[in-house]
This record gives sequence, structure tokens and C-alpha cells, in this order.
Amino acid sequence: MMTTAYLSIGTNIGEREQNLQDAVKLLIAHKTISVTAISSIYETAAVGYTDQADFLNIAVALEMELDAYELLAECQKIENDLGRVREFRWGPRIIDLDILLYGQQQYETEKLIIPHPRMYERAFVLVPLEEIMTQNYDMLVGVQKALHALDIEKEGVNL
Ligand SMILES: Nc1nc2nc(S)n(CCO)c2c(=O)[nH]1
Repeated sequence: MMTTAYLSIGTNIGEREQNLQDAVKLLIAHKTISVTAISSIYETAAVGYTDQADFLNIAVALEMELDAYELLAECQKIENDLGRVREFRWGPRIIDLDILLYGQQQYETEKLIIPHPRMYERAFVLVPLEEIMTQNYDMLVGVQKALHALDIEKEGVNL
């Protein structure tokens, strides 16, 4: 069953825009992941551990058959492929892929907490996420207007 997932991707070391491009290219190249939306790039002051360089952040929407643990493994593989080393937890990073949402599903395990526990308090996550979700919302409004114009009884639709 296809599931929609949303990632936050950040970088504050090296060629930051190139790092984002490389991460998105690796997601696009993945055989069983479709990238369906990519936000604009936002330059953001570091939160949490603030004594570090500004980040570039984006949000992306994905469609996939993978389960959330497989998606987590793919994100960690991309971070490793792009040379991420974990000096300390909140430190600077070449690339960071965080799973924000995985369909309507919820996880709270050692390895995986979804929805991401800090996503609703971080503007660097919410602003790019709102941008790509609004694209879908605008399309939804178009569909709803068309349905209204047809003035059909929804019950008449054979499911
Ligand atoms: N602005 C900003 N601050 C951050 N602090 C951490 S940790 N990170 C890494 C993601 O959790 C970021 C980030 O991506 N952007």
C-alpha cells in the first residue's frame, strides 16, 4: 500500500545547497521511493544547539511502499553516503534527514518517534512543510470547486 511521508532535510556544513541537492537526488534515484514535492530552500538560524553555523532547510513529500523503519534506514544510508559523521548529537552536520510524518501512523520506539517530537515547535520544519502541503491543498480546493460545479450527489459515485 502506498504511503505519503514527509521529511525535513537540513545541512550547515560544506556546500550546503549541493548537500541538499545530493540528498534529494539519492531519494529520487531510489527504486521504491517517489519524491512528489520539494519545498523552497530556507536559510535558518540553528535552534537547539545555537553555537553553530546557519542551516539550509527544506521539506520533501514522498510516496512509497516501504514501511517507516525501512524509510529510516534509507535516510540513514543517505546521511552516511553523503559523509555524515556524528560528533555529538546536536552538532553541525553535512546532511540530516528527519522523518516528520508517515501517513497517519504513529510510532514511539527507541529508534523511531513519528510524528517527529519537535516538529510542531520548529519554524525551520513547519514553514517548508506548510509550503508543500499548501500545494496539495490548492489542488484539493480546485477539485472541490469542480465537484460543486457539477452539483452531483456524492452518493451517486460508485466506489
Ligand atoms: N535551523 C535549524 N536548526 C537545527 N538544529 C538542529 S539539531 N537541526 C538538525 C535537525 O534536527 C537543525 C536544522 O536542521 N535547522
